[in-house]
Amino acid sequence: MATSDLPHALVIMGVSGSGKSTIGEALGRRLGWRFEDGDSFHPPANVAKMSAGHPLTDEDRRPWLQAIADEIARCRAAGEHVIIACSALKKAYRDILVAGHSDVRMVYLRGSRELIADRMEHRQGHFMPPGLLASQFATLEAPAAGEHPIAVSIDAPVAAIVDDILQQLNIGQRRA
Ligand SMILES: Nc1ncnc2c1ncn2[C@@H]1O[C@H](COP(=O)(O)OP(=O)(O)OP(=O)(O)O)[C@@H](O)[C@H]1O
Ligand SMILES: O=C(O)[C@H](O)[C@@H](O)[C@H](O)[C@H](O)CO
Repeated sequence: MATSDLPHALVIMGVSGSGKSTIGEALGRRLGWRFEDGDSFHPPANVAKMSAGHPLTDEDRRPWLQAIADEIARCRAAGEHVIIACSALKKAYRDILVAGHSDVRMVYLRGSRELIADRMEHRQGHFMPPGLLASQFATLEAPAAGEHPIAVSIDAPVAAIVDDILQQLNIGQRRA
């Protein structure tokens, strides 16, 4: 696949604790693409709400999703590739990010509630309480085939998950 055929943006999506930051950073290193954590686009009030153990509403998420969509549009205009971690739990949220462009692909990190809960319990220094995982799964609408997601199992070492994503993108060989 020629570089020009590659998506401008890969959105690493999935519930809290599914590994978006970990996989996004590793994928960025392998592709030589910039990685951005969607959490840094949250208004402070959203982070405060989640830290206090309350799930966000659609209304809370709208400005955050729009800020990430704006960043994707900025990268497109600049001709840059970008990888962005964003839970993007609902189809309507992903529609905001994709904004009708076929050069934005979802990478869906799929895993069991038990595995993700265990990883969240052992994670240090993150604002997201493990108690919000149930609401994340309740909100999750897994991407349908029509969204052409790259779906990967997270029950594997990080390097193997990155290999799986690269294979599905038709970038078979390892890059530095
Ligand atoms: N493939 C993996 N194998 C083992 N541990 C992993 C793997 N992927 C991620 N982890 C660990 O699981 C925890 C959650 O990962 P991470 O913080 O990347 O998730 P996230 O989806 O970005 O979370 P959030 O949305 O809450 O920011 C971290 O402690 C991370 O080190
Ligand atoms: O839509 C949401 O509920 C939020 O985006 C969460 O998913 C958090 O941002 C993230 O998971 C915690 O880091």
